[in-house]
Amino acid sequence: MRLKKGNKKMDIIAIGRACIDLNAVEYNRPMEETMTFQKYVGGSPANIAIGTSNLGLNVGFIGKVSDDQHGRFIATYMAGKGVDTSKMVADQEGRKSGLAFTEIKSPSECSILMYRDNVADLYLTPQEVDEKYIREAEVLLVSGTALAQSPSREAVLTAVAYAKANDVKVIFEIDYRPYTWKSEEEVSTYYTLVAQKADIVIGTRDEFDMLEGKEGGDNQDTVKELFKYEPEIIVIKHGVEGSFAYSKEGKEYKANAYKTEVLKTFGAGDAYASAFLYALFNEKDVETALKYASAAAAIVVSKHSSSEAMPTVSEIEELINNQSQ
Ligand SMILES: Nc1ncnc2c1ncn2[C@@H]1O[C@H](COP(=O)(O)OP(=O)(O)O)[C@@H](O)[C@H]1O
Ligand SMILES: O=C(O)C[C@@H](O)[C@H](O)C(=O)COP(=O)(O)O
Repeated sequence: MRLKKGNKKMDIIAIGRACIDLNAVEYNRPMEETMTFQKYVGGSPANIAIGTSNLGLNVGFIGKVSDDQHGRFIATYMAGKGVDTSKMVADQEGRKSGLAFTEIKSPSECSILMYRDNVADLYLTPQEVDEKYIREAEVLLVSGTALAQSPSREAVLTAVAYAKANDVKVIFEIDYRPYTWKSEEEVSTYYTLVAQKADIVIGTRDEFDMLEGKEGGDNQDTVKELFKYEPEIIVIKHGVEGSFAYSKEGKEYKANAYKTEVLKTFGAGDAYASAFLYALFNEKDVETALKYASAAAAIVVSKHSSSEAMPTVSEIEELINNQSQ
């Protein structure tokens, strides 16, 4: 599937959370002993909006942030990165933006400590989703975490309905985060609902297992089931072991991870999705798009942040050219 850059006023509109990452400045230390954290904009769909904007796509964002210094920092930072924030709303009930503290114990042992009680992003309402805005985009990028609770859940389902009614492609980034979900059955129900309507579904093997409500699932079974519905491309990531893309017409592609000096593991998925979309918008085939995605992910895991580390096209292409897979 090729996406048409410049076909509509916007290439991509992302919907979901825009939050704050506080990344440990002192590496190789448990959180208990970490004294300094650096602030960045975070939240998977915000990272992807920034990542794709960085790569030259025309991107907008729908979401709710706190009406305070953090919310203003997020909106100003994203606008500075070229993201249209005209549909980003500030919560009027005093709810806060989510915080994600990251712990970097070792390059492979990283974790995230989320402060997300009653967060503003999960209070986006269907009334705050504008059909005219979505209609202007080639792609609606949906983050699965935004389905965790009402009214954000209904806001996202409304956005998906607007996209389907207006010939806007839906890309579902499963983005499973256990916090805020009430039960695994709910996860599976809402993930399945959106995945069946999406044109492209991207997730890790574990995330597809959550969608299917089982453990140790098999890629062939996953794609056989989802291709009965709307999806045309399904991307399944297997961490450092690489990733696979499957097309509805029966093609299968694999990309290996690129070698890099890993600082931390988070941010990989958001860089991956950004570069995958960039490539599809720039007339690359799926196999090449997987390479762009994997190279972008390798660049971000070697750097300190997710949003601020999003690579340029030339950085991605240099890595691809230097390490033929
Ligand atoms: N240690 C690593 N070194 C290089 N690339 C990596 C590493 N870990 C992940 N990647 C790349 O990032 C992609 C996404 O990583 P993965 O961990 O599967 O997703 P997520 O970050 O969404 O959990 C992988 O398919 C791979 O290309
Ligand atoms: O998504 C979040 O709320 C936290 C992110 O901002 C953080 O940078 C991160 O964990 C990204 O990781 P990824 O989803 O594995 O790319």
